[in-house]
Amino acid sequence: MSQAADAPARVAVIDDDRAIRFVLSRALAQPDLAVECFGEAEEALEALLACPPEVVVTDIRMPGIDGLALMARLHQTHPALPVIVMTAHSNLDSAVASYQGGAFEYLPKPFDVDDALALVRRAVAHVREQARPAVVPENLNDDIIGESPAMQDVFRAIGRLSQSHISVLLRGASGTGKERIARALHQHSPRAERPFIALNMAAIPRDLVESELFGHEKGAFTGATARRAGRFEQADGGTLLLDEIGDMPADTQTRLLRVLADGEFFRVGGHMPVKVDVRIIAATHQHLETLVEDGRFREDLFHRLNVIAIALPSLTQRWEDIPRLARHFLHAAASELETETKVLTAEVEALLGRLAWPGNVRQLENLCRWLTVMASGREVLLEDLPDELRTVDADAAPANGDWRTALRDWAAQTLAADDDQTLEQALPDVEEILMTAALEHTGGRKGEAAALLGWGRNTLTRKLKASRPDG
Ligand SMILES: Nc1ncnc2c1ncn2[C@@H]1O[C@H](COP(=O)(O)OP(=O)(O)OP(=O)(O)O)[C@@H](O)[C@H]1O
Repeated sequence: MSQAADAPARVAVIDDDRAIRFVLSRALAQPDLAVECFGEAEEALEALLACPPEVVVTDIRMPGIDGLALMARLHQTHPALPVIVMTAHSNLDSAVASYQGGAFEYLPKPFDVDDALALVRRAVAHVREQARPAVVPENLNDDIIGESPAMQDVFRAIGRLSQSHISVLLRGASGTGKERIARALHQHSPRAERPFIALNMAAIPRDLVESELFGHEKGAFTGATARRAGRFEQADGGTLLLDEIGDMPADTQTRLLRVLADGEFFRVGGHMPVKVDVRIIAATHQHLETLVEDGRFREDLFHRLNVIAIALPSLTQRWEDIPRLARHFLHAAASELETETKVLTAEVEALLGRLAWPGNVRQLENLCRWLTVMASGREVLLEDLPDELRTVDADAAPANGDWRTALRDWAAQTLAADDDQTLEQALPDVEEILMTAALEHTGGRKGEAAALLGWGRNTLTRKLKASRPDG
């Protein structure tokens, strides 16, 4: 299955419907793909087991062996083979059954041929990335804190991508460390010796975005008194982080798409193309799919950037890391302010683990700076915390709705009843509820559901399997 990164990827299509085979074989007739079609699963199995493709696209309901059984049989010997499951009977059950069977993605019929093509390419990129050794780069844990399972997933993704030049989309709420992770991706890439340039789309006035990105020639506009290199040129050979990509103006999106396709652009007011070799990392806290639906973000650009997406967990999803992060930030703040390092009492640490943290890691960092200045003694006590944090705990007012209080009461009652078995089942139950809601919301699209939950898709697949073992 592992093939040279530039060889066309073999894609097998299995469907008893001749029309679908025809449409897909046309759509997938691309220079980077080699398509083979089969009208029934038996025949396909024999051929594919003898010579496995890189991606399989299969219908579910077919005479003889059905698509899910075909997938199971292929996965026995080729567990990493991505299988895209198509079905006209699109409902949550078939989506869930496909994912539980280990499908890469689920494609409800009728589908848009461009979507099908994008999905196949995503599966190819995925399988080729998976073929790389999944090591967590050395030193990564030294400068980015993350022992929680959620952050370990992120580190593994950085490891897998460490030999790659592929575009990456970082998704995550504000303050979750997207810029930090973008730097780590750069530092652990073959481009580490070349520049890392970050540009925040939300922070530049709209009419300056193009000249900021692509530079300008002398006299291109009033005030352009000299030629100026843009960020693309500055990042040549290295990495360009386009932060808050969802705020990029429409015209610039079109230009960016062209640069990504051609590797060259014109400075504002220029007539000579400038050639660059830049790896793009895009970051967003917005749900880009919604921006696409609303016509505010180009769908083709979205697919181009979204080949590899890494979802950064919110701070509450990695509460295990809070004490270490706090110690790290207290230490950093003390060196910065040339004062002694404060220490949290166990009570304060426990409280920090229970807060909602809407501002994520950055909010914790700011709190640590504040405490370094404001706390009176070396030990930080509950009363040293800013009022708004203490009140949150004092009346247990849930930041995001009433369910936290309900859960807290339920846990207290369960423990009082000596029923510790029930407590153990609570987390999987909560996850199951959230997974079902997310899958329902996305019409069964696992990648998007995983993003909504702040997980990688592998995490969602694993948890789905664990929560519904006989599915
Ligand atoms: N895992 C981590 N370990 C140590 N420091 C971290 C970690 N994650 C984030 N930080 C620190 O938290 C702060 C916020 O991170 P960063 O600026 O990367 O977030 P962001 O997601 O890009 O935020 P925004 O979307 O608001 O721009 C930074 O000072 C960063 O160094």
